[in-house]
Amino acid sequence: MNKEITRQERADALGGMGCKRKRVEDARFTQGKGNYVDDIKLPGMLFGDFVRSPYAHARIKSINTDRAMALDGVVAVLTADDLRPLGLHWMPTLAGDKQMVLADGKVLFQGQEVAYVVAKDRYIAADAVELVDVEYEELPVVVDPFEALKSDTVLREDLVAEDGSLPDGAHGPRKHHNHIFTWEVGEKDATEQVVSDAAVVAEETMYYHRTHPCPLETCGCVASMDKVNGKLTLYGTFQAPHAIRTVVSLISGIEEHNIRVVSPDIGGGFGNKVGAYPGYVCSVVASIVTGVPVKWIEDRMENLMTTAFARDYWMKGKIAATPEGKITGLWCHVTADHGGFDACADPTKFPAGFMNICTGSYDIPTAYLAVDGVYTNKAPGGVSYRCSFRVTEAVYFIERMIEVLAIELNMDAAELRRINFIKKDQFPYQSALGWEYDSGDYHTAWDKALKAVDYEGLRAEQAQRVEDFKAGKTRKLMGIGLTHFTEIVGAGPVKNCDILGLGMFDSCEIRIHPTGSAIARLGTISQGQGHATTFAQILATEIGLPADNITIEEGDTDTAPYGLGTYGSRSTPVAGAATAMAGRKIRAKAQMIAAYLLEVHDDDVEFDVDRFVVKGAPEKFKTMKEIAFAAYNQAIPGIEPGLEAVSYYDPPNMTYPFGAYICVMDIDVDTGVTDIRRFYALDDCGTRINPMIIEGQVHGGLTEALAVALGQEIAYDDMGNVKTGTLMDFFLPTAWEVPNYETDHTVTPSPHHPIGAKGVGESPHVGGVPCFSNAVNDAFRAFGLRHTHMPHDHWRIWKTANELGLHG
Ligand code: PCD
Ligand SMILES: [Cu+]
Repeated sequence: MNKEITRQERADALGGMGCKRKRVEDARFTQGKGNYVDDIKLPGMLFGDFVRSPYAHARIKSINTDRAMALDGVVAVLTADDLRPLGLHWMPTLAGDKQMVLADGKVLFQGQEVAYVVAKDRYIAADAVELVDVEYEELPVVVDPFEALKSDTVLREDLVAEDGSLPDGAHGPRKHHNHIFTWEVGEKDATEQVVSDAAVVAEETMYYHRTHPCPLETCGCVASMDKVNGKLTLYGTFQAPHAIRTVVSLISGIEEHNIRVVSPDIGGGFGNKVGAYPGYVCSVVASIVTGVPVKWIEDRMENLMTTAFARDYWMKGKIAATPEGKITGLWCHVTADHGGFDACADPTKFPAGFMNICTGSYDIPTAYLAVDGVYTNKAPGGVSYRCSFRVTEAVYFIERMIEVLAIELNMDAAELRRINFIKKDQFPYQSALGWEYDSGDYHTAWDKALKAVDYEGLRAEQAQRVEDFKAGKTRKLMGIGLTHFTEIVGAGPVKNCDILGLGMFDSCEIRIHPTGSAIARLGTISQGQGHATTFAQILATEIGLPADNITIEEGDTDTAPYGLGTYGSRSTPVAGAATAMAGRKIRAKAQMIAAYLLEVHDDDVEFDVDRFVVKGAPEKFKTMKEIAFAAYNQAIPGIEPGLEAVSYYDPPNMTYPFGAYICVMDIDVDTGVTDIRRFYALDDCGTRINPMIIEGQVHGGLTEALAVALGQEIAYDDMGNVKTGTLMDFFLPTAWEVPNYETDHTVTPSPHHPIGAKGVGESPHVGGVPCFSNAVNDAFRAFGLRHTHMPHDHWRIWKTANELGLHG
């Protein structure tokens, strides 16, 4: 008996969009067969290691490499003096600043690269590092950005002219020798007027502390210069391999076609691996000098102390409203601590990233934002941690401001949000700070979330708890954390987003093989997100071949089409769109071939899951598999054989994912210990490609949010020493601290994205941090607390309780 295969069964067989396809990359990861940069071993390979500054600010009096060079197995020791003739002692940063590759006369942060030792193995290299004699003269250290703007101490002597004047920086005039830029958006006068006329104004200053994504795998590379062919191959932990190739070409003078950059498997990136580090440049130089491959791999302390940090934003806000709670204006000033060099990776026109999304999910008619970037004696970076573009800071800011306003108005914070949300029919919505939100349905998501947790019931329980506490019946308080976030991802339209002049489009190239399988290559690079799984799903649906028969390849610049890489949750919005578009080009040609084979007009066939059928005659069809074979044989006369397509996609707009999060937390007033009883997360990322991967992304992002909100921090002492440079001091949550997350969703497709998908990887972090923080602050609202700074570790919570007089 021949049971007829239904349309649904044919669709299921493809494993296309919307199905919980198991991650294809996990077969190798779970068997220890991943290929990470440290797994790359080339014949004759040498190892590099850095001499790093113990001081945060010091003049270099001298460097003596004699003892190190005398050690058996040491091949070379590079200093700035060796790089100077090549013009490589400084390198450009992605933010338009420049950064020392090796200390040139002085050091600006603890752990800064001073000399690069090359040896036969990494142990000899490490021993030799100890034998390099550096004479330092300590200079006054500036770790506070507000102090920096007043201090006589000049951090960046290279940015002060001979006559003492201050040349403009990459983003305009500078006010002080330690000032980097001022960035202003919105209407200053109008906003200040609204604030001064308002019936109610809430004001708060909040510090979003410095933190670090601390990926499992640290940064590293292997540089291999083939002198005979003049070809440089650079393997490394790069989130943007093509951009790295272009930057290496521009600074080294090696022709771009002679450089091959390869990102192998990456053990987590989280923005930490977007920028260019001195280790890359030194390894390339060392390979050119020695003629053999050179490997450099950071250790954990180097990674935590010197590579791209996140946040370090002081945000001062004023929010104005009517007595009924309708928000009329938002004012924000940020003092942004960038460390010794401005090494952010924001699009050129956005020196503070997309901080101007800080009006959040709310219809705020008037707003103004100003950001001052400042140099201090801390490590450079500022690009990373589940939002390379400062959206996390923006959302934290507005979601805390809303809570503070709710206190000022003596109003319920959920209700305050509801009456200010942008309404469904207002999309596309033009925000006061310049963005066009593509789509959203905030009320639906919010109501669903409140209902799911029985919000009213929780508030009643909380009120009872306060009573009980006051009556001495309990020592535990209960906090309800609320957040409704709007993300902005998918940088981005080339018209307003570029990095170093490279437009932020992305790409996909597809080749269909004769037997109906395929390879697709993209300009992005997975660091654990599962692109090999999800991009094949997009294609399965678009071209009607099984996802299992489609290989996804990323990260090799010799084969992948040019793209700007993976960060800022841009892969789905940009490369995902390119993938769908390239798929549609394949389908268009397949349609012609099908019509030719079926001897009908092109318009008389239509696509049906995995085949083209003759309209009105479903028994007459050609499957995509058949068409693929025909493309290499009986292709239409006069038309090229083969079935390939490429798409370079320049998105018309960003995508605006959003979500509603609720956290229920119990806090022990006497110990400051937090216990997360419930965490509900509703995410709307438009069309969902792989619900299982989305859920994994949400779990990971929330856990990283928990870390940051409740303890994780890169802290400095007054001398500029990093106090949290090891995992003994740097909080990484374990299964012990992590609650059982409840995930949920609504689907509001992006109207301009070919498949309606928005990014999701960053969202849980962006929305999670304020949600945890709001829960802590909310627990003490009944006792008069307005705001406390993160991270809310047990000690700080205990202190808050103590200051509020709750310890009797
Ligand atoms: N609708 C939708 C969306 C999405 N998806 C999925 O999900 C994922 C993600 O996505 P997205 O959102 O687009 O993103 P991407 O671009 O891919 O990625 C990026 C992100 O991602 C995240 N996640 C993750 N995971 C892992 N595992 N690892 C890692 O490293 C990481 N990182 C992080 C970060 S931080 Mo930055 O860089 O800071 O900016 S940004 C970021 C992928 O797979 C995709 O496909 C789906 O499915 N659907
Ligand atoms: Cu972002």
